[in-house]
Amino acid sequence: MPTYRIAPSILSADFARLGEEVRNVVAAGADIIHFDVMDNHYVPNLTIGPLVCEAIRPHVQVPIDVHLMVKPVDRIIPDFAKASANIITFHPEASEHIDRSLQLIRDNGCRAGLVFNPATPLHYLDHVMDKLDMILIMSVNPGFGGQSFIPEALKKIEAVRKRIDESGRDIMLEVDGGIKIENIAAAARAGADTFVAGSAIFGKPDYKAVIDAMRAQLAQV
Ligand SMILES: O=C(CO)[C@@H](O)[C@H](O)COP(=O)(O)O
Ligand SMILES: [Fe+2]
Repeated sequence: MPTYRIAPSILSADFARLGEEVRNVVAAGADIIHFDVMDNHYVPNLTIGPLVCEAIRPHVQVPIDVHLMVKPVDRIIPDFAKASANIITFHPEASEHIDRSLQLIRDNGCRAGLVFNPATPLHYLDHVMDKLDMILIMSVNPGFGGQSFIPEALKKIEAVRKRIDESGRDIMLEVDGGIKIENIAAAARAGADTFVAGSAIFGKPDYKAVIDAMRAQLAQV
């Protein structure tokens, strides 16, 4: 069985109690904290920045996975590295020089990844596979939590899984958007190994019950 990781998105957490929320979700079994950064320019919403990443860091030992939905991307990368992010991903359309942005993330001591919107072609993977630690497939259009999973994303996950296996490299394949107990197994069967879930976890009273139920689904894949 592959190593499966569950990455709750704090976008759906109670921001007034964020420290407690991240502690609780890690105690409930989260492997990664997914941190959505939106700039009201690349996406039509505005969220949180490096100060908040730095503020939650002492509360959790697990990796913080920063999903940048900002344009341009390079200026903010060193700030997130200083704020103790572990993984930083960005959308290729938001960078003028994709290879440079990936290298900048790694030079700042973080793991680097590219994010693909539902309609973004996979050719952006050409020539940069050796600089990737994560590939993130969006199963909703970026900008908001609580949207419905777009089934077409499964084909894309399958295609990326093939490319990762052919590369022989250890690259995490993350899926983000509308992941729930009911569809997590389908995403895993398509080849995903890391599952972002915001509203499915933070919207529920018992985080451990949801994460356990997700793991039970994954155990049957
Ligand atoms: O990046 C994004 C949205 O742009 C996500 O990380 C969402 O925050 C996931 O939320 P759910 O779809 O799981 O509610
Ligand atoms: Fe995200």
